[in-house]
Amino acid sequence: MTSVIEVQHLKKSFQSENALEDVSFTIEKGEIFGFLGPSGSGKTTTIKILTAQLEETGGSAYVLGKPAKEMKKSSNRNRFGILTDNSGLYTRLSIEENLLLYSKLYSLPTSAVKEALDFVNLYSERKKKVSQLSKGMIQRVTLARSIMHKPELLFLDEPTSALDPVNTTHIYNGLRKLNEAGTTIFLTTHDMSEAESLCDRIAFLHNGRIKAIGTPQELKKRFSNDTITVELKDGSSHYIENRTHEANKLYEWMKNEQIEKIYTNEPTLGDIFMQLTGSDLI
Ligand SMILES: Nc1ncnc2c1ncn2[C@@H]1O[C@H](COP(=O)(O)OP(=O)(O)OP(=O)(O)O)[C@@H](O)[C@H]1O
Repeated sequence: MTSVIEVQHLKKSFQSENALEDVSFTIEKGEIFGFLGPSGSGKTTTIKILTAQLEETGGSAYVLGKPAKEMKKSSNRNRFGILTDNSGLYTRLSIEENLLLYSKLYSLPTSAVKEALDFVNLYSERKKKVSQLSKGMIQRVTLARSIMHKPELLFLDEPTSALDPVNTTHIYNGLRKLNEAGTTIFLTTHDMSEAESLCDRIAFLHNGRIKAIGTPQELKKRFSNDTITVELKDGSSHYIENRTHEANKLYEWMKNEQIEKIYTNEPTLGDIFMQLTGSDLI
């Protein structure tokens, strides 16, 4: 596999505040990698360093095989896409006019505008002026712009934070297709269901440090307490630990056909974050 992002002992301080204390991770080509952490944990700061909007105070960050600060160069700019809070859209122009301007900047065919509008479910509203759009619509226009040139690497900072469930699902499907076509995706979120439904691997970020990295399944297994819940036909529910006398109890219930349902007590990503940090994700 080829690393698309390599971050080693990254640090970033703002005056007296350390936004990133010590962050290391690697993202391979073709992955959807999620940075999951509460507000203020350092997610946006990491994206800003990786896209050359900020410079690190210590450690190193490589993107597409080059030091992250080189992502400023125009030769690298068209290799990645970025969605952040700061839309940078022309508010007096329509959605379509904004995207057309962008397509010219990147020498893309006009068909790319239609494709991008479909991606974010905004084709029928393309004539609306940006000044008249809701927060969620602006987020979708910015997303359309970030994927228009089919970048090798896509940075998404809280991509669905302002979206309703229908558009969220639409965008998830689009992102999966884009990823299948080869785009590596780095996304930040504090939404654990988003991380679980989209990401191949997740890093938990807390106070500028990575607390754990793995696939959602690996993390759940690593932090599982190996217990199961058994629901019996009489309506009672039993929490069973991995011990011999508990196994005997289970055997008896099975023999007497008393069992309605058995399931493992898997922790949610939120439970794991709580175990690791003592605090909630939000
Ligand atoms: N330009 C800046 N000047 C001073 N402090 C900053 C600056 N940018 C970020 N910080 C601080 O760095 C820390 C991390 O901020 P960051 O925006 O990276 O967090 P985040 O995880 O993206 O949060 P959110 O989910 O709220 O966007 C915060 O304590 C924030 O106040």
